[in-house]
Amino acid sequence: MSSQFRTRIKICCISSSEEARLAIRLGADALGLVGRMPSGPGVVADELAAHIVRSTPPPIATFMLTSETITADIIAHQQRVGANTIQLVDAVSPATYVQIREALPAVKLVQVIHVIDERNIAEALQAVEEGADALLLDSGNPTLAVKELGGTGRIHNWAISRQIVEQSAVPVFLAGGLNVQNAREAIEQVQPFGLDICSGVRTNGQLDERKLEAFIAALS
Ligand SMILES: O=C(O)c1ccccc1NCC(=O)[C@H](O)[C@H](O)COP(=O)(O)O
Repeated sequence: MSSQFRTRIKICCISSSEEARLAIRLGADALGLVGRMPSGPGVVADELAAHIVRSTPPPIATFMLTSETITADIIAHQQRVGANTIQLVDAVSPATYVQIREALPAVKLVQVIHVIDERNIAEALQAVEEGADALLLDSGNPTLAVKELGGTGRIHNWAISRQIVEQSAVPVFLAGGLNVQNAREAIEQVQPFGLDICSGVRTNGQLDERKLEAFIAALS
């Protein structure tokens, strides 16, 4: 699904209410709250994520990133955090989409696809068939002994991502190694519905107002 609209902005790895307020003030459409992960720098405790969700005003979306793959564990995670969107950073079975949908009908499901090669195009389209409300194309590697499921700071093959955007019936977010220098090129090459950024707007792990401002200005 190619977008003819303003590119949406998801600021991920939000680690405090102050960061959430800053991201919203500067124009974020969505906040990402990273749950327990096998690796990566952006994890926050569920209690803190729940606190940030409660203090986030509409229409800002709250994405809860989960590495859980068992339906009951994903649902329990959502119930602890209360986010309106679940971002599945690892692959789940087709039945899982149906079961989450039944248990949490108002919650949106975003499937992450870690783009490594052309095989990920079929994987992405299958996730849409199975019920994903949106896709997020990232640069992790779930085949490693210690899985990498995001927050890598690396870009991937955008030509593959462009093909996924062209063939997807649902909105597609692009993630992985984005920053102020490559944001415009990413939009031109991939034409995503939205961009997702974590490390590119941080300094020493903290959300950096100047970097975020520059990144958002580069999109307009
Ligand atoms: O940041 C993490 O620690 C992390 C670990 C595992 C899954 C996701 C994680 N971060 C959240 C994201 O989805 C990032 O925004 C996305 O991977 C892009 O990160 P970056 O390349 O640093 O912009």
